[in-house]
Amino acid sequence: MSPPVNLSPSAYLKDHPSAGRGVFASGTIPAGTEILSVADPLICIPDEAHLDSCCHYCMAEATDEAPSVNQAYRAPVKLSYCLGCRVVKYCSKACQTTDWKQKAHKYECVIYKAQYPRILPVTARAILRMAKQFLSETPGSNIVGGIGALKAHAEDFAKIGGDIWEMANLTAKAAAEFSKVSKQISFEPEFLRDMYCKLLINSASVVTQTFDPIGLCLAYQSAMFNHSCDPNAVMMFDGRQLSIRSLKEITKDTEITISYIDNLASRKERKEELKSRYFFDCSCSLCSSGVQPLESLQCPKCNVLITTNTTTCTNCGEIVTEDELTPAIALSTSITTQRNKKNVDKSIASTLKSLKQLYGTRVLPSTFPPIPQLHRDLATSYIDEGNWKSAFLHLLTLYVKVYPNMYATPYHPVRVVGTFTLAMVLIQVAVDEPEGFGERIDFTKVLYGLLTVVCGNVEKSHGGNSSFAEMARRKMEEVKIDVGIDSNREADKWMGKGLKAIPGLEGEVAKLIKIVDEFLETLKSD
Ligand SMILES: C[S@@+](CC[C@H](N)C(=O)[O-])C[C@H]1O[C@@H](n2cnc3c(N)ncnc32)[C@H](O)[C@@H]1O
Repeated sequence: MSPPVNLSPSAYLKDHPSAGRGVFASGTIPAGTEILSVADPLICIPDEAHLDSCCHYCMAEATDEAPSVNQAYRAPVKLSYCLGCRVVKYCSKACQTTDWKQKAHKYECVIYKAQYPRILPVTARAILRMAKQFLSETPGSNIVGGIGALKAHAEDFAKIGGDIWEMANLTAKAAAEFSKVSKQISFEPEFLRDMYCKLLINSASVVTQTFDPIGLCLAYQSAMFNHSCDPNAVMMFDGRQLSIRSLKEITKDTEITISYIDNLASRKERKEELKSRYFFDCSCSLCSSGVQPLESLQCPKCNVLITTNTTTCTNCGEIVTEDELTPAIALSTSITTQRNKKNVDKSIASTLKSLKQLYGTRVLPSTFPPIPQLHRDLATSYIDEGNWKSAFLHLLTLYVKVYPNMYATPYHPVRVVGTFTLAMVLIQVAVDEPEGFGERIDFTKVLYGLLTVVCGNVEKSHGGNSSFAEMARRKMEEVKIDVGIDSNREADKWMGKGLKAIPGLEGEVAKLIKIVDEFLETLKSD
């Protein structure tokens, strides 16, 4: 048994009874606080799709490339190519110099140049970086110790074989070949394959503050956190700055967990993914519980949710029969399996068709997997198309029906970002095509209410100094002027209290719920 090691003032690392090592709370950690902050992760680089639009060191997005809805109000960012390879870009001389000297760009530049116009996949670029840093450091340094101690599960990958193992071998072999171009150091494929396995087990997607994936990160400090499907903490990024934040109060000596996977999936899917990607059988509190909030049914008569361990509605006594249930569950499984396949049709038309089929069963509510994912995918596609009304309806459904059941705390970062996106899309609806909703809701009041919810929760969700908090506060200031509220005290009184608590908004809330109910009825009956 190795002795506990301090990871941050709030957390320590020690051997876990069934999961290697784990991270535990040093004292009581209040909800919504930063547990760990890593300013300079070992690897933090843009993926192929974002090499052109993100700084290769600080991950700042070029202003004109930023997605339209969430990224307003950022200081302008202009990127320039590295003149050596013309593959990576930087927002400043300082970022370029740091990446060149402290990270491995000095080494990889010539490799990227030799491959140009072919761009190496992010995993190949990452393992070359890891390997270079591992071998350049003196034995006993934090980097060598940190990378050396990462779990690789190499034998497990070899045992399951298949596509992943083939890709590990191919990527390692190709990267070893590419590394020969460098006069500094070249690597053996087996060594790089081990780095590849460590990367698969321990890396995370770098996401923007609004959870758009832009790259790949590996920090040996955050790689120590084990998984739970009902985590008490979450990993966040602000540029290349990684943090782990608490989602609830965590008492002293309790394990701190994050989720490795998409929590909108069913228990079966979650378990399968964790087993095949991370080689463990999840026995977290949610997987061990008979009740799965996301797999509740819906009473076909009165629409009330029926929890997983019963098929009788507690509200009206209606019984969901096997004849209704079995085909509905089979449909949800088949749509999920279909959508997880490579190169599948994820167009708006096919996603909408799946959604209507699922709602058409009349026993599956908005929370039942994969319905939340379908709403999310449709909202994203409609935003990309500038179809604001449709995007608004799908985001509103998530806001009203899914988030409160999924994320118990109002300051869960996904819920706060979802609320902000809803507010931003509402602005577009009001500007572009107000007829339709315009007769039904007071845009400014609802917008003000949504932003009050965001600003009141952002301190806990993202941290008061985060770029997301700054963006939300600026938008709030604008809207306060539009609504005619110039006293900070008046606005601040309602911060974080929820729409219903704000006088004059109860009526608007009822209208929003009605809009969602009517929208779902149209999806069910189509
Ligand atoms: C990113 S590492 C986490 C740190 C790891 N426990 C260690 O000792 O380095 C991921 C690996 O930890 C283990 N692990 C993570 N969460 C687990 C859990 N809930 N139950 C069992 N093993 C888990 C699995 O072996 C998984 O592949």
